[in-house]
Amino acid sequence: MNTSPILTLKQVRKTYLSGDQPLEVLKGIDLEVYAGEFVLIYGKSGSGKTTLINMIAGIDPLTAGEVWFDGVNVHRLNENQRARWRGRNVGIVYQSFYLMPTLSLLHNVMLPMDVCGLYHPRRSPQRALELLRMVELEEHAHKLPSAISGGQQQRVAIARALANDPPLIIADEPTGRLDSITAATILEIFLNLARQGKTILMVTHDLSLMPLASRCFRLEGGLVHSCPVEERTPAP
Ligand SMILES: Nc1ncnc2c1ncn2[C@@H]1O[C@H](COP(=O)(O)OP(=O)(O)OP(=O)(O)O)[C@@H](O)[C@H]1O
Repeated sequence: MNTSPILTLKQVRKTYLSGDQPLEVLKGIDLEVYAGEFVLIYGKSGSGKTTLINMIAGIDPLTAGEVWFDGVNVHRLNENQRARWRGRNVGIVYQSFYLMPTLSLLHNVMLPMDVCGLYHPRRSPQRALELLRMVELEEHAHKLPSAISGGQQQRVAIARALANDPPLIIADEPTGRLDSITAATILEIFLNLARQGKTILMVTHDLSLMPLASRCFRLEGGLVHSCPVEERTPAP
């Protein structure tokens, strides 16, 4: 393992204004994640998991604190710089897939290349096909998302998240809408990506995933609590 973390959160705070009442969701999160780790963050509904990953990916502004990724102070970038940084460094997989319904699977996977100005007429379709092959969907490349199953759509979403070869993959409940067998194949893809050196940050409320992760954190009361190994072992 590298000695310095690839991702560091320093006293990250997020307060929403709910009506005229402040809602303090993150109360000073400190976290260090190393390259190639598969980190699981779990917590009850409403504990702030999505808020936390939106801070890490620079999607929403922080109230206070810092997010550092590979030497970059993410929230010091202006909006354009942050979007560009995110497009190249972070692949995001959501529970609801969010594929473009009118684009083929191949074009869905190429979308982030286009958005980031990295599209190349020969190399991009080749890479997209390679990624679809990795998730065993190459032969469906020219179909629309509506023609494939939910589990297959999630595999396309993973391929799309990898389009620009980002070092960090964030997954927000990626198996939440899938049956347990399909979920297991999706988790295996994430585990393989971590073995290949990608850093995986997965948010879930599914405690059965804990034994798979390098480290686990529980988000509760606006803070992250490290989950000891004994807590991660399922009861007999
Ligand atoms: N844009 C917003 N404005 C105001 N409040 C918000 C906003 N986004 C989230 N919240 C509130 O912040 C709290 C945390 O929400 P968040 O979506 O981060 O939780 P979560 O742990 O991801 O929940 P779930 O597991 O149900 O998706 C909730 O009380 C939510 O209502």
